Amino acid sequence: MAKKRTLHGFFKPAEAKRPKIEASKETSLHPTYPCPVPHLPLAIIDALAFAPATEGKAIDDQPDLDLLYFQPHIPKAVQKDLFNFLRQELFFYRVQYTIKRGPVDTQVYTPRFTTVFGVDETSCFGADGSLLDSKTQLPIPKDRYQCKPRPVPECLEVLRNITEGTTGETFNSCLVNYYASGNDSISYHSDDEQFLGPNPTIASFSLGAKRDFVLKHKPMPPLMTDSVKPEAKPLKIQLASGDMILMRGPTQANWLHSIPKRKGGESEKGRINITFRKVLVKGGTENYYRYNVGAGGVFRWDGTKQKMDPWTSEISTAV
Ligand SMILES: O=C(O)CCC(=O)C(=O)O
Ligand SMILES: [Fe+2]
Repeated sequence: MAKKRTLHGFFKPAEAKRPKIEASKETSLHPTYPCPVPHLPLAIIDALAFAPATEGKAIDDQPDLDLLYFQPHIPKAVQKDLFNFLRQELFFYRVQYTIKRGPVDTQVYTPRFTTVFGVDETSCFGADGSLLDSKTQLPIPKDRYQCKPRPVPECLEVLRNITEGTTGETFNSCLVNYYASGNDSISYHSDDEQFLGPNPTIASFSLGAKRDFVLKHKPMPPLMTDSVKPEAKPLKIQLASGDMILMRGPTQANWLHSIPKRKGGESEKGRINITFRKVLVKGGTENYYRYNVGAGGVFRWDGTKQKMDPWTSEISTAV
């Protein structure tokens, strides 16, 4: 039934409706993907051309800390659509693994959803998606990797190119975290593995719910006298949708960072974190796939249930 036009209807300013994003018909495909990943809709790509939305501000007023904070980097107009697109279209894992503490095996449940794409500098993907040796451009021996490296899908490749433009750095790996609620977290750690080389630069994007990002200096040598011990205060940065924090220089070698658990509030809307890194050697690729893909099942976003759900590809029963 047609809606009756009221006087109020005439004079009320038209509500600023967000134009519906038209899905792309193209997809990124690879034998290692559990399902195809649609390309980013053109409307999102167009809006991303305005990134970085703000200039980065240096946070380097503490010993050994060198951050560049873009608040935001991703333009406001596209933050929601990009968050919804990535949550809908990427596949995630809830990785479990055991660590040996002396004689006892402890089961670790990663308290967030994760996924990873890319390969270290020693290999690259050929046009047909197969892995080649970076130096010789010849197919790599079948047993070079225990894991199955996955190419970065187009939708994250767009963001990688923008990030390389903003930072003047190059990246070959992309890790994605999804924090479904305030109960999801990452504990204090530093991304200081040798496979990233000394003083690695890591670009870290936030989309969705605001979450606190906390940093503290690693313990100083106990024998350092107070007069030479530099004063380093813990830091709390509330990361909002679209923000990007570039961690560089001596930051990873000297500081720990974490996304602590939070009770209720905004965290329940879910948050995506995307980091771009440069992995130098094969061991880094193995490590990232082991801890961010693992050996368990796939999870995908269920729009009806509004949650991540275990997912299995539909096997055709047609005969
Ligand atoms: O979610 C974040 O902002 C941080 C993630 C992080 O530190 C990591 O994946 O190493
Ligand atoms: Fe980290």
